[in-house]
Amino acid sequence: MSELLQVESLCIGLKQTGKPIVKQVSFALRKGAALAVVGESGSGKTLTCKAILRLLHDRTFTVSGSIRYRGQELLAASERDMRALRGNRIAMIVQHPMMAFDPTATIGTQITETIMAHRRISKRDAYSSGVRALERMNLPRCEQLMNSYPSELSGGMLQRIVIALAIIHEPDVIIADEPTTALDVRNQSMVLQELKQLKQSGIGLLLVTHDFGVAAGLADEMLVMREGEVIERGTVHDVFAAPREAYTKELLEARILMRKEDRHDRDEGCIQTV
Ligand SMILES: Nc1ncnc2c1ncn2[C@@H]1O[C@H](COP(=O)(O)OP(=O)(O)OP(=O)(O)O)[C@@H](O)[C@H]1O
Repeated sequence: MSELLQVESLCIGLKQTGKPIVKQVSFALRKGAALAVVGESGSGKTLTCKAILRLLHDRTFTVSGSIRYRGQELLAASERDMRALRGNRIAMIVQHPMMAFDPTATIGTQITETIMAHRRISKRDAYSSGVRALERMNLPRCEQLMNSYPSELSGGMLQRIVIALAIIHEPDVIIADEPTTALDVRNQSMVLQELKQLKQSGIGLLLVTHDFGVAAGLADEMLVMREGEVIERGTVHDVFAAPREAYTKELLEARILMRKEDRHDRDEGCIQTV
C-alpha cells in the first residue's frame, strides 16, 4: 500500500462550547512524498497534526472523522496501540527543538535513554547507535555532541538532533510542525536538506508551515488551510503557478514581499558596511 496516512472528514471542536475548529479536513500521504499544510496562524494546522497522533485531550476537544495509518483506524485504536505507533511508526518534529530536551542532561544521556526505552539493547549499544544516528544527520564531531548539554548547542544543531532521534526507530511517517521556523537561514537550509533526504528514502512527510518557500523546497502537494478548512489543494507547482483562491494569492504575495524586504535589508546592510 503506497498510502501511509489517510485523513477523511476530520473535524475538531471545543468540547465545552461546541465551537468547530477544524472542519472536514481530508488528505492522503503517500510513501516517499511530502504534503505541505500551509496557512496563517490559528488556521488549525497544529491541531490537525496532534489529532493524527491522538495527542488532543478528550476533556478539551471532540475529534471525529477518520484517520487511517496503513489502513488502521487510529481514532478507534487503543491507547496501547497508539503508544506503539507514536515515535516508532509516526514521529513528530516540533518547532522549538529546545523544548524537546531536558536541559539538565547531556544529549548522549537523553539519546541513549530514548533508544533504550524503545528497544531491548545494552547501554553501550544504545550509545553507539545514537552516535551513528547523529552521523546520519551529517552532524560534526558526534562524540563531542553526545557529551554536550542542550544549552551549549545552536537551535539548528538541536533540530538536526531531534530529526536524528525521530528517525532512529525508522518511522514511515514524519510530521514536521514548523521545523525550520525558529532557525536562521543557514540552519533552515540544512534541516530542509535532511528532510529532503528522508523523503527520498521513502518516508512520508507531513510538513506544516506558514512559509510558502519551505513548502516549495520540499513538498510535492499542498493544502491551504483557513479558519479550520482546506480552501485550496493541488501540486505545489499548480498552486504556485495559478492559485485559485484570493487568500492563497494574498499569502503568496505576502511571501514575495517579505523576500523583497529581506533582500533590501541585506543590500542596505552591505552599503552601510562598505
Ligand atoms: N487548548 C485550546 N483551547 C482552545 N482553543 C484552542 C486550543 N488550542 C488551539 N486552540 C485554537 O484552535 C485554533 C487552531 O490552532 P492551531 O494551533 O491548530 O493553529 P495553527 O494553524 O497551527 O497556528 P500556528 O501557526 O500559530 O501554530 C486557534 O484559533 C487556537 O486558538
